[in-house]
Amino acid sequence: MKRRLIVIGIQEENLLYLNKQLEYIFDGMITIKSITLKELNFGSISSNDIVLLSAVAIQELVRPFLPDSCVFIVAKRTENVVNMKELLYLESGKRILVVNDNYNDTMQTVDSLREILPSHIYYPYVAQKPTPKKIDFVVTPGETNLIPKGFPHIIDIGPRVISIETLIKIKQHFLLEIKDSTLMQLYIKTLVYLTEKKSSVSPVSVIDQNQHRTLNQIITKSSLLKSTIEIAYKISLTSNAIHIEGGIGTGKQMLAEMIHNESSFSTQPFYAYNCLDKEPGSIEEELFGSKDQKKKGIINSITGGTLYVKNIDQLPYSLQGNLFSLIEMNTLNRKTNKIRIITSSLESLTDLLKNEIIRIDIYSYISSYVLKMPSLSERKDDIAHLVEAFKNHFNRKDLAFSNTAMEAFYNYQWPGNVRELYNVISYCVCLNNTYIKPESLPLFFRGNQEKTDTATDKDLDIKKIISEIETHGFLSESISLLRIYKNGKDKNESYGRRRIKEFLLNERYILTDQQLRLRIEVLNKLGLLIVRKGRAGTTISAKGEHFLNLYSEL
Ligand SMILES: Nc1ncnc2c1ncn2[C@@H]1O[C@H](COP(=O)(O)OP(=O)(O)OP(=O)(O)O)[C@@H](O)[C@H]1O
Repeated sequence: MKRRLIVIGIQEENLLYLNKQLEYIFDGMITIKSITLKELNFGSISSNDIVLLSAVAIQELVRPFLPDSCVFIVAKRTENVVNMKELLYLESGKRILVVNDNYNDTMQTVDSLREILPSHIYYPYVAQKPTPKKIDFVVTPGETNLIPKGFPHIIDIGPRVISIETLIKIKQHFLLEIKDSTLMQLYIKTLVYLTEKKSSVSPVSVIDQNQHRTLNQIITKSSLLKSTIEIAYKISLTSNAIHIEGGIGTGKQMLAEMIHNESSFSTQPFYAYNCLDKEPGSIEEELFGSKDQKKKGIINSITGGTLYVKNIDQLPYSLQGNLFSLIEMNTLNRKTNKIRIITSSLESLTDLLKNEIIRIDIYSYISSYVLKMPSLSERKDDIAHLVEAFKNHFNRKDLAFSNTAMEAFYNYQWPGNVRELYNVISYCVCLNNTYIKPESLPLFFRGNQEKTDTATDKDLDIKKIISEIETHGFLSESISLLRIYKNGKDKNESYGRRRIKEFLLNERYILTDQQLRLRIEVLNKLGLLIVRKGRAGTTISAKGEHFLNLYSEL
């Protein structure tokens, strides 16, 4: 078997970012495969693979899955200097508070900042400890939502990248004939590439790590989810197109993979394509091929299996016709049908139709086979079971949660659903602690707890907030924006910027991306929106909801 580089990390988003960097640098030279700790199983890694761990903290957790002779490297991570332009231009001697999601990572960020820009004074932010006085700036690698209130000057330097030393190690292990100077050039290019918004690696991912996962492995006691599983069993045996709806991290892709594994398509690959955050032109090329036919597109390249098209609401209206033709052709030619289409969306299919986001023809084909993944807050009884399952997976049965920590879990809304719960448990596993109290829970989790949020906002000064928004001249748009996010939160849905712009357009507000970003930034600074990167998306804060209520009473 060809030697592969297996990248292992805790969080999917982080892993995706590292994968982008590695794919860009070692394009075609190495086969790279990324696996989250959770997806790791005995047999995922073969003895001639080289394993790259995203952090030293996971070393012990990964060790049991490594074959004896397997080589592993712990990635050294560093800040992306391209994102540090703003810091570079500061006069020296600034007092800078560094905020990251846990103590170790905060200290690492402080260390690399001291190395790269030694002319400033850096202070790590440690929750529960007093913050140093007279802070000029707060710097964070992508964790803006953790920044304590009251700091106006925030510099987000984005996620950390793999250092050049680690890349050289990888090169040596794979005996690549590439000069260190060329590698250095590529490294610098990727730093720029990673800061470009539209950079994307392979548009489609072929999933093979979950071949073993079947529907009976879903952990649940919830009657809602059980009935979804029951229907999934039945339709997995057919070759019909299926639609899965549910909030972020509820397990839609997991369900799609399981359906694939149960079906007659399971001897062929499972392909996943995400329509999110892509330009219509690139979706067309990636899915259906280019007009000059130089690029074939996924649909014309694959010969069989399941194609999971994620976030179908982001598929432009015009292209839905092409997908519809494929579904229709499949449905009419049952006998020759080799590809099953599974689509997904965060919002309900009926809402998508109502809001004219999807076409009636495609709706009529997929609406007969809709599966709903309930949010974690709709099945809170499952929290304890999932916590146990994740502990077992990490081989950490010794880890105990205090009653108050469990209570905090039950009180929390889990906007990121099971994925977020998994991230919280994996964070706890990495602590050198066997007894977890609320104080040990990640800052991120505590920072978003509804209770804390409402408590601090009792004396909300609505007039002050209104006048601050008015200084920018977009009060009425901001109110609409907050209402859209409130609506999404109520329905447990998260919206990308494109959807937000469409909603605003319905209310006759035409905004450019830049204008929308500015409004979101201002509402975030005022604590009315919680801006989170990636799929967790932006959401309204409890303070924002409180503000809306008071505003409507004016
Ligand atoms: N019931 C469950 N038991 C165990 N793991 C689960 C369960 N539900 C979800 N997960 C895990 O949670 C993570 C998120 O699931 P998945 O990626 O399938 O969600 P999704 O709904 O497709 O998310 P998104 O729309 O944000 O891409 C995965 O690691 C998945 O394995």
